[in-house]
Amino acid sequence: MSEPDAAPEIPEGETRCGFVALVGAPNAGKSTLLNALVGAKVSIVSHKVQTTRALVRGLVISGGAQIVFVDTPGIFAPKRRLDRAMVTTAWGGAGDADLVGLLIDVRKGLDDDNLAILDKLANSGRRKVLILNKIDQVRRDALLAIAQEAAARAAFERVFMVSALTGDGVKDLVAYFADEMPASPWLYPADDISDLPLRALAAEITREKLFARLHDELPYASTVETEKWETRADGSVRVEQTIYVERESQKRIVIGKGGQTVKEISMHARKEISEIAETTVHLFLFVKVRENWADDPERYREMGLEFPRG
Ligand SMILES: Nc1nc2c(ncn2[C@@H]2O[C@H](COP(=O)(O)OP(=O)(O)OP(=O)(O)O)[C@@H](O)[C@H]2O)c(=O)[nH]1
Repeated sequence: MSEPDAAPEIPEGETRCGFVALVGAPNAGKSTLLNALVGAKVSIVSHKVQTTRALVRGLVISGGAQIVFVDTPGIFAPKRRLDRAMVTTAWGGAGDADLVGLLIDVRKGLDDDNLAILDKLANSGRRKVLILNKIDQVRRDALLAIAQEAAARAAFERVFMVSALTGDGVKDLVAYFADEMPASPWLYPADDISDLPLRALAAEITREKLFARLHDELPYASTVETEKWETRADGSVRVEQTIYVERESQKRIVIGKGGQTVKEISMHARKEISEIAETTVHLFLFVKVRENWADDPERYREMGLEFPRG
């Protein structure tokens, strides 16, 4: 994806580039923060937990450095196979990074999930910073108490307080990461904002609209795949996507009365996909039942997840 007016130049002389993994409990606000850092939508946001499945990379250029942010799935105590795959992927993302940013939702504070993540991170030997998020929601003295308790459990290089939603504190975070990146050539073209192909981003957008419209009526196991992306002679694209659900009853919910629900989802998704594709998009959505897909290795590969055996 390119932004023709805003393509930054690769600086002369020494360049810096590195990876920053954002980890945290489900719903801590990792996707919202990634989008705020990048200044564009690269990861889907939802009030429903576990919407980020695989690793999403957002690219930010600041102070001569290219920062590759990795948005990981939320970390929690996994039970099902899909859950285990997501948690393994999240820790895998952290393992490869130059710096790990642990996001904590300050409304939750140091609950059991966050304590478990803190302890695991403390023993990981990775360089890390603490990012207290959603500061628009709590009083300052509560923030300091969380920061102190977290710092007593793990050696953070810095503590940041941000609101991913309002953008408060995000600039300082970018400036810090830019300074900390190691000397390296830039790994991606200067005008890219994500390494996800358009087809995958488009599927994520539709999945976001699906959750936004259906709230808690759908399990998070429903998934969207872009099956076709065809450029027409007039420059517009025809995009065909399939929404996969696990049961016939869920299919009826997604379609809605007279097809009303899927039409609304399609309208909202089409608008955003047109924006990222920078052209007119004709979007066709299909809804299919795919039973037990959560046990099918092929689906994991498509989502960029390892299939956990056993
Ligand atoms: N008030 C407030 N809400 C926020 C902030 N950041 C994120 N949120 C909300 O928190 C919810 C979860 O945000 P996400 O960005 O999807 O969280 P996530 O950590 O990526 O979640 P998973 O995909 O489940 O791992 C959404 O409803 C966001 O709008 C913030 O700074 N302030």
